[in-house]
Formats: sequence, structure tokens, C-alpha cells
Amino acid sequence: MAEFDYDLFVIGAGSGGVRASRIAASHGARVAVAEEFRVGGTCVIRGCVPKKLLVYASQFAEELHDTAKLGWTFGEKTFDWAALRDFVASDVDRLERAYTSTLANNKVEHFAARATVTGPNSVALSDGRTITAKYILIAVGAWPVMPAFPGNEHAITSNEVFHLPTLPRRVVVQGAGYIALEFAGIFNALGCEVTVVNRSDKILRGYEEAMTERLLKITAERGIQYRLGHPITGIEKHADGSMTVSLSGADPIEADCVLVATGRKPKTDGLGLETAGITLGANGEVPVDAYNATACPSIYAVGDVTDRVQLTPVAIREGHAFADTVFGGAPRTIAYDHIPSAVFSQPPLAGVGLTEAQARAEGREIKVFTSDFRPMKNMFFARAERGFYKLIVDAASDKVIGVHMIGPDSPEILQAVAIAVKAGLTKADFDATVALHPSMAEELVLMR
Ligand SMILES: Cc1cc2nc3c(=O)[nH]c(=O)nc-3n(C[C@H](O)[C@H](O)[C@H](O)COP(=O)(O)OP(=O)(O)OC[C@H]3O[C@@H](n4cnc5c(N)ncnc54)[C@H](O)[C@@H]3O)c2cc1C
Ligand SMILES: NC(=O)c1ccc[n+]([C@@H]2O[C@H](COP(=O)([O-])OP(=O)(O)OC[C@H]3O[C@@H](n4cnc5c(N)ncnc54)[C@H](O)[C@@H]3O)[C@@H](O)[C@H]2O)c1
Repeated sequence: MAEFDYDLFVIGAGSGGVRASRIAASHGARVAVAEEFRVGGTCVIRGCVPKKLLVYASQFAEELHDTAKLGWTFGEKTFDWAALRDFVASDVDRLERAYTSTLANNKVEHFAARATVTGPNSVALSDGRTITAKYILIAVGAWPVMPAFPGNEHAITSNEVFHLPTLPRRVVVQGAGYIALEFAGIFNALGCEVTVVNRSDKILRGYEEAMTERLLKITAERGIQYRLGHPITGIEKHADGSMTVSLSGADPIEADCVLVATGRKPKTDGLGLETAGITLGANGEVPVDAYNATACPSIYAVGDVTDRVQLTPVAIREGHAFADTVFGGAPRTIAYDHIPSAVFSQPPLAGVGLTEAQARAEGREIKVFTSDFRPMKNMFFARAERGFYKLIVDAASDKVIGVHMIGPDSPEILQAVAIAVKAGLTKADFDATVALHPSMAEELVLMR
């Protein structure tokens, strides 16, 4: 009889956990996964995918407006939030079924239960069962942080935003990171009055400043109001459902919905990791080495719970590398440089590699090339909004070490150019590439 019930027990069927389960099983391991909510995790159920669908949907407001000039006429345009919300929910159901099938097709046993660690090789399930495994993978993700202020129970987080009963007329968004700016863009495009409030006076800290300044300018012109440096101090809810949102050092704002997006914290509360001798980090994260190994030799962790880079493709790669290392006989780590990322704001921005400030802080000699241009589509429709691209080039080697862009389709363009940056191509290689005309991406090879 086997010494343990399973070779691998995964806690959390999200981006990292599902990939690790599937690959470990393909290497011949007996695998089970516990999921306390819905298979697919944050990205599929209440993150990247439903968010992207809302971004698409909201962009139609502008597209439909533009079609009038192109000879199209429609009847009166109306928007039905409930129809969009329910369509998003049905697509999430479809994806959950697909992820659940993936587990079954790969012979991964799925327990619909919350799991807690009870020792180096054992977990307890919320349905009362106890299970043993040779290895345990912690892939429980992260959870929205709600700052403490009176009335914060009236605010929602990104978990709830996909289920709003009606489209709010006035929305206050607290935070100026990815989630805040993506939802500010969605609500603004859908016609809501949007105010973004933030503790600091910067938006999207860590992104190339030239891009974030451009985003601030364009979105302010599109109607988003900013109260930067004035975080929420309290929310008072009235009998009619409306709210008064008090700010530090600024006038209060009336709102119908307050969305708080002030970061996500590893979901390790009550997970029992201390029973395996694992001490959590200051933000509740599970400390791991480059091979995703924790201080307990039988326990590994991947994804948001490790608080390294909170992005789906990173969680997936970590899960895959863990499975190859422990069950595939091919130990490997993943590279954290050159991770492309995008903010699906309106317009979107995207970047890979070093920002100008980061390169200078490293003391590098750099050359900076920029293109500040009006995308052709904006020209057609008399929109003044300009795109902005920036290349950071290492002066000594001529290698392109950073690409940053804001403008229509920039996440799509950035993914392709990220290959060139990862491959270490030089500015001369960019210059030698013939432009594809007419496109926005051609600006990348025309900067002199
Ligand atoms: C609104 C939003 C938009 C986002 N947009 C993007 C984007 O555009 N691009 C991008 O790359 N990233 C995006 N992200 C981030 C991305 O979703 C995460 O980085 C990714 O899902 C992390 O994967 P993970 O496997 O670490 O955790 P998760 O996907 O969060 O999976 C963890 C799973 O563990 C389960 N779980 C937790 N505790 C237990 C327990 N004790 N027992 C059983 N199950 C448990 C949870 O229910 C969850 O299903 C977004 C996030 C949010 C919130
Ligand atoms: N497009 C994408 O790839 C995408 C989209 C959404 C989320 N994500 C991932 O999810 C993670 C979480 O997103 P997020 O937007 O919640 O976090 P974030 O870290 O991007 O931004 C948090 C914001 O909240 C502010 N803040 C923090 N504490 C505060 C407080 N107490 N009071 C007021 N303001 C405060 C910060 O100044 C910052 O502007 C991101 O780090 C990202 O990795 C990625």
C-alpha cells in the first residue's frame, strides 16, 4: 500500500494550481486538488477574463459613436448592464466547466472543499476528511485588502464588482493601481461619473512615468475625476442607498458605489502553515526559493501567495516549473526579468523591461527614443488623444532594454515586441526592420 494517499495535494485550483496539477499528473504523479470556491481561480472567475470582457463591452460606446461617420445608422442605442453582467457570468460558467474538465481529463481528483495544512504531509478538508500526500503545493492566491475606515462595509472590492445589481450612476474608486484604473475606465466608458481617489499623488507606481502621465491627461479629458493624495476616511450610507464618501483633505463626494482596489494580500490566514514549520512573511506571503520550495521540504508554493509577481502567466509558469522540478526529473526555475505587463485602461498601456527611471537608478548609460503620435484612428474621428512610445537603449551594447507604450492596442503590440527585448535585440535591429504601414506598431521601428 502507498505510504501517502497522493503524491501531490494542491491547495487552490487557480492559474498556478491547475497548471501544476495537470503537469504533475502528466509526469505520472497521483494528484488531487482542493478548491474552496470555483475551479479556475481569480483570473478566470473574477479577474483577467471577466474584466477583459467588461473592457471590450464598454469600448463599444466609442466604436458605435464612430460608426455614424462611416455610414452606419442604428436605432436608438441603449445599454443594459444586467444583460452584460449575466453574459459575463455565463462565460465564467463556461470557463469553469472547461477547467474542471481539464482536471478530470488529466486524472486529477478534485475536492470541492477548503483545505488547511495540518503537518508536513497532511491536510484537513472542510468536509471533515483528512488526506496525506508526499508533497503539498500551496497555490491559494491572494485576496483584496480593505483599508480600515468607518463605513468600509459599504464599499465593494473587485470580487463583488462583477455582480452589481444595477449600473451605478456615480462611482468612487479608491486606489490607483491596475484594478482601480481598469474599472475606472470601464465605468467611465459606460457613462458613469467616476472619481479616482488615492493615498499617494502617483498613479500606477512602477510603470514608466511618461505613460502614466499621458494616461492621467487622457482619462481626465475623458471625464474621470482624480483626487490624488486624498484617501477615503469614511463612508456614510443613506436610506436611499446613496453614500457620502469623506476624504482626507478634500471635499466629500456623493456616490452610489465605492470600489476599493488597494492591493491584494496572500490568502494565508488560518491556512495552518505553522503546523509544518513555515513562518509567513510580513505581508502574509509564503517565503520560497527559486525552485518554489518553502522551509518545509515537502511543501512548495506558487503564484500570488508567494507575493513575487501577481500575474497569471507568472503563476502558470511557476506551477509548471514546480511540477517539472519535483515530478519530471528536470529541475528548473523561471526568469523574472522581461515580464511584459499591461493595464487595460482606456487607452491601455503596456511595458517590458526597465523604465527610464529604473535604468538611471541602476547607473546605466542609456539612450532614450520616443514617439509622440496621433493614432490614425483618432485622426479619422477627430480625437485629439495621442499615443506615446518609449524605447530605453543601453548605450554601450545598443540593446533595447525597455519598451513602454500607451495607445490603442498597446498590450497586443507589446507582447510581440517583448520577444525582441527578451532576445536582446539592438536598436540597430529595430531600425533595420521595415515598417508595416499603416499601423501604430510601425512607430517602434521609426524612432530616430
Ligand atoms: C480584477 C483582477 C484583474 C486581474 N487582471 C489580470 C490581468 O489582466 N492579467 C494578469 O496577468 N493578471 C491579472 N490579475 C491577477 C491574476 O488573476 C492572478 O495573478 C492569478 O490569478 C494568480 O494565480 P494563483 O494561482 O496564484 O491564484 P488564484 O488564481 O487566485 O487561485 C487561488 C485559488 O485558491 C483557492 N483557495 C484559496 N484558499 C484555499 C483553501 N484554503 N482551500 C482550497 N482552496 C483555496 C481560491 O478560491 C482560488 O480559486 C487580475 C486580478 C484581479 C483581482
Ligand atoms: N492587467 C493586469 O495585469 C492586472 C489587472 C488587475 C490586477 N492585476 C494584479 O493584481 C494585483 C492587485 O491589483 P491592485 O490594483 O489591487 O493593486 P496595486 O498594487 O496595483 O495598486 C494598489 C493601489 O492602492 C493604493 N493603496 C494601497 N494601500 C492604500 C490605502 N490603505 N489607502 C489608499 N490607497 C492605498 C496604492 O497607492 C496603489 O495605487 C496587481 O498588483 C496586479 O499584479 C493585474
